[in-house]
Amino acid sequence: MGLLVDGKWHDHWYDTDKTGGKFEREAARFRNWVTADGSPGPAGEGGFKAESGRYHLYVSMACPWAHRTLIFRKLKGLESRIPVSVVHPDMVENGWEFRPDDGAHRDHLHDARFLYELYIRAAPDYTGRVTVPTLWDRQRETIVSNESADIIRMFNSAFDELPGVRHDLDFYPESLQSEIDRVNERVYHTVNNGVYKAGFATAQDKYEEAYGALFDSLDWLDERLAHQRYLVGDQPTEADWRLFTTLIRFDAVCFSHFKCNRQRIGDYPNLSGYVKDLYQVRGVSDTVDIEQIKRHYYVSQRTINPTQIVPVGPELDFDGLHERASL
Ligand SMILES: N[C@@H](CCC(=O)N[C@@H](CS)C(=O)NCC(=O)O)C(=O)O
Repeated sequence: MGLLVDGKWHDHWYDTDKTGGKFEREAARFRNWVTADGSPGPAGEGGFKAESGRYHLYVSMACPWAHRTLIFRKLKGLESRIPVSVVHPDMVENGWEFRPDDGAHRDHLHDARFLYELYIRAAPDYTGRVTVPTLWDRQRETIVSNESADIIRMFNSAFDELPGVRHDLDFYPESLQSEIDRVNERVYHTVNNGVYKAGFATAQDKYEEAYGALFDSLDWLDERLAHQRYLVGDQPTEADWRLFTTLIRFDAVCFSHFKCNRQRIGDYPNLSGYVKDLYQVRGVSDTVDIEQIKRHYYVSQRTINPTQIVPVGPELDFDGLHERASL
């Protein structure tokens, strides 16, 4: 894995020396917004109008941030409007890559070999990480956004006027926004990014700090979910989908690979059923690929798992009974 510096690829693992062994995630660089009429969104420039077939989404099935965008694309009925290309799960010397002779992992738009080629095409002197998800604009030949938190907000409402799009589904309803933001804030720092802070730490104290904050938050979430089916309100919202993509990876990856092993999600009285409940929402299981998830983390992150052996277990059953409908 690596990054671009002035448009040139360099093969480097994350640098934690400057931060005393702490993993710090770099902010995304492309922050424009697709909007219904092309007016500017909360950041970046305008000119990205919601149009069918204009945007192309690049994802990894392994990545929890990309997974959010796949779930929103699915649930909002955007699949025929926003085509997708899926990178190969192995992210090694050249970062995310495509396999042109493998239909499941081809770049259907540019036939690129490496994702970084698109970043250079969008910004020839780009410096920064090359990440999924990436939302590409075919018309302006550039990257609209590589920030999943923004992309799911665009998917939630910008395309609502196109026929067949589920404008009746709103995962960020106005009346719940401040509570959703509050939950997201804690979940982002301590759970979504928290598992990476534990897994990528290179100092014992930084790992333990992240581990403590992670399980404090999981305990808090489990308690909250004892009395309510979803995190905020009585329908799934953005807050649930943002948490879900970490929970679904937890027992297979975070528990062992990232050393988040106080307990599994399957051991929590409420989170265990909650993750199944969300998994069983129609269409969601199509966005979950546990084999690619395991392969990506255990093969690509060689500083953590130098043998690149992919564990066989654990046995997971997200289709089982969850008994949450009565809440
Ligand atoms: N803030 C970004 C983070 C995305 C991200 O870090 N994706 C990971 C995959 S899980 C990635 O592409 N990493 C490549 C790298 O850091 O070089 C988002 O939420 O969209």
